[in-house]
Amino acid sequence: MTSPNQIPILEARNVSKSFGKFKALQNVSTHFMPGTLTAIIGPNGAGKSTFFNVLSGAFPPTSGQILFNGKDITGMQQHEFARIGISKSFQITNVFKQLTVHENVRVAAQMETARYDFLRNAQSYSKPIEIADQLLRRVNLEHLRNKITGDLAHGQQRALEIAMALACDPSLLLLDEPTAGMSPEETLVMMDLIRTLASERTVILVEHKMKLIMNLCKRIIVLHHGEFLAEGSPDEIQNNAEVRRVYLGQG
Ligand SMILES: Nc1ncnc2c1ncn2[C@@H]1O[C@H](COP(=O)(O)OP(=O)(O)OP(=O)(O)O)[C@@H](O)[C@H]1O
Repeated sequence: MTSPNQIPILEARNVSKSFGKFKALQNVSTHFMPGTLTAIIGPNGAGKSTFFNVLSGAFPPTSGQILFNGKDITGMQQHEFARIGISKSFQITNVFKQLTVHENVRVAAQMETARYDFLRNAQSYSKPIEIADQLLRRVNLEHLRNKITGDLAHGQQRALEIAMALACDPSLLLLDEPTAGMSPEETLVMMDLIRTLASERTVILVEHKMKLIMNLCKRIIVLHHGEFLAEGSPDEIQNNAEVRRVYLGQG
């Protein structure tokens, strides 16, 4: 629940991003309140991934600002995003397919604990193991702990990536198409996981699957041609004539 004097956990102010002469994002302003689950949608080429990358620190905007808990973080390095509490599903791009599931999460946890444990004692070595166990429980993969990562089903690999993104215990988690390429069964499992994660932290996701978004999120932001088009509840978005025209091809 948000209170009137709460500040947004994340805010985009007049964010633009150009690739050469092409403007992929133009003056997008929006904000995300703590503890909310928001989806960013839009037709192909709307600028969703670009916006996601700017919000998650993969690259800076060409102009405009990103504020985290009211602090300007525009241009901050990607690794600093994890340190301040922003993580995305592909934070660690290399899932080591030949390692076990537990080893992969342990590597992610080790990178986090190494950030803080300057004195290498016995505890600093056992900590990542415990954290990895907790994270695997979190994403319901503990039964696959010793399995080789490359042998996991697609949905399980995506859950593993999320476990790795959680290693820094982020207050803001960004997920880029978390159910891409998943079977309907895997999608349901992932939806449950996202719901659980969203009850503990702020989650922003980019998704193509409308039905999933309508069932999962209370707030939706629509981009079109790199511009902010609309925001609202699933009902408001479904009934927004402009959104129906550009996105759903109706109205
Ligand atoms: N690195 C880049 N260099 C040049 N153009 C780019 C680059 N990245 C994205 N674009 C262009 O910016 C526009 C927005 O792309 P973006 O991937 O953000 O859209 P999207 O809404 O995520 O699309 P999709 O739903 O198809 O994934 C597209 O026209 C794309 O071709």
